[in-house]
Amino acid sequence: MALAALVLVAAVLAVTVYLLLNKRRFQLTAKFPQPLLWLPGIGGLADTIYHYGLSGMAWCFGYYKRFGPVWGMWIGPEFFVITAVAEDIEAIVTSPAVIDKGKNYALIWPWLGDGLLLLGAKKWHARRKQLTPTFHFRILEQFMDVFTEKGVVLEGLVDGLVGKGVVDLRPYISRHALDVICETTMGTQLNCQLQEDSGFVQAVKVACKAVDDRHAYPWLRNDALFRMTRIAKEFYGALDIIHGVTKKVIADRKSDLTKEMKEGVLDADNNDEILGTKKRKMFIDHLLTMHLQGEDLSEKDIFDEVNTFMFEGHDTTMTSVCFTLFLLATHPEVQDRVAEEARSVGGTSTSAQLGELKYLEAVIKESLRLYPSVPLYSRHAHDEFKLPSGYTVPAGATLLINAYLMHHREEYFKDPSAFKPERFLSGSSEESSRHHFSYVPFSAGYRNCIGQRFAMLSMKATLARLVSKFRFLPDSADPKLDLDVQVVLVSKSGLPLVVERRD
Ligand code: HEM
Repeated sequence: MALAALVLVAAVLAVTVYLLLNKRRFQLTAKFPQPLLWLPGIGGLADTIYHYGLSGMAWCFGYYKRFGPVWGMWIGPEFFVITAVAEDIEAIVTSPAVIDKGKNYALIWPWLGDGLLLLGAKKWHARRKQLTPTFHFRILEQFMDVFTEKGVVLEGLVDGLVGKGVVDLRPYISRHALDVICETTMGTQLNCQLQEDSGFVQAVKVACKAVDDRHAYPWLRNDALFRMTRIAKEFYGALDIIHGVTKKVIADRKSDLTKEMKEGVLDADNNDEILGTKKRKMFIDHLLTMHLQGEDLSEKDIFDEVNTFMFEGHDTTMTSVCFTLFLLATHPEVQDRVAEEARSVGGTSTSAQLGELKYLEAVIKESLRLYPSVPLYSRHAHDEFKLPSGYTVPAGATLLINAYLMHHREEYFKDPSAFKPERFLSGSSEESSRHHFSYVPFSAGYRNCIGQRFAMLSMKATLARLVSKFRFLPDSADPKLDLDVQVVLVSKSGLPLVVERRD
């Protein structure tokens, strides 16, 4: 009895000290509209459980209706501030004080390590400066042949689907995206499109699914609990395969480049070319050249960057191409205009031709507005942070940028649920009057997407090729998308479409 009383007193004391030490934090969190106000852990959890019942991004609109465009939420011991206000987003992404990513990104650390996406502020600035030139237009130009080669394979596979009725095109688009990113990042032909059951394709699928599961089920976020599950076993097994490929490619390319350097074939002063050999230089070659020339970029850094490019550059483009095809299938007049424009530029094999596809670019941008591949992304607030919307974010909170909700707000986009590519044509009144930070599918400011130009080129090449050769039709008279976040935004039912040949 006495022991129980002692434990009780100790517990009350501990809670009191905790509350006193965190008084300011709790006062600030309480000011946010939020589910079940100020019950750390419990408030958010109860609501999260309720909202798991709401499919896709519907929960966003549910909260928006209740709280407006900014709200708070406890998930376990972590306080999240979620905002869909352009001024807030501008303040966050342009602030040197909130460069670090939210703690939730740790779930992908075993896969990506200290690559650019996850790198903390201390190292990020220097690494970003180092990597930016590898996305220079002149370098991307060299990838055009890869886009063409992989596009030809995809075209052949899609041609085989003509006359087959409703087919799910997503696996084809996904393996194509994987082929493109493997070759442009590692210079390796894994031929995922032709070998759909390859160990690598399966490993990427398993690893992505495990990351999704950890996001979806909060108890799996705990490392100790996760490691006890079957999912963890499969996840680490899949990582062994993916990392094994990366390691081998790095070792092979390093040995080739070292030889070329010794033989004087690799020109150290002009490292955009491998002289004499006319070899295409992929991302990995640029990174290894920096390494071999003594820059501060270790083999482990290259390993992490290659894994990061592969991860960031695959599902993001895949899902965006899928949503765009869905929108084109459901808007045949837009699809015909895209086909006409693609035919009028005479091909898709040069970046100059792709540059002329202004309407297609507007279509992709509008598709990324309605269905941003990365609908939410986060930052860690080490210190208190004042938002222009009037709230003060407490130190230690996670800031969630809600690009999806912002892109659907009437305040920024007239008739927001309508698919209107004209919004993004230069000179349109909406384009010129919109708040600069109200459209952020690639994020903005410091940690914006380093691969956005690459992504745009690659998506344009794929879509222009497909739409100029085929006509895509919806699977029913009233096609619907059932959205889900599986690391990236996806449609749960894939991309069921009917394919016809265009004459
Ligand atoms: C439609 C395609 C894509 C979309 C919508 C997209 C979107 C984004 C977004 C929203 C971020 C910021 C994430 C955050 O703050 O946590 C980001 C970062 C990043 N993206 Fe992309 N991305 C795409 C394609 C690519 C491609 C093709 C690559 C590489 C080849 C790539 C590489 C990266 C990297 C390395 C970062 C981290 C940048 C940094 O922190 O400095 N992305 N991307």
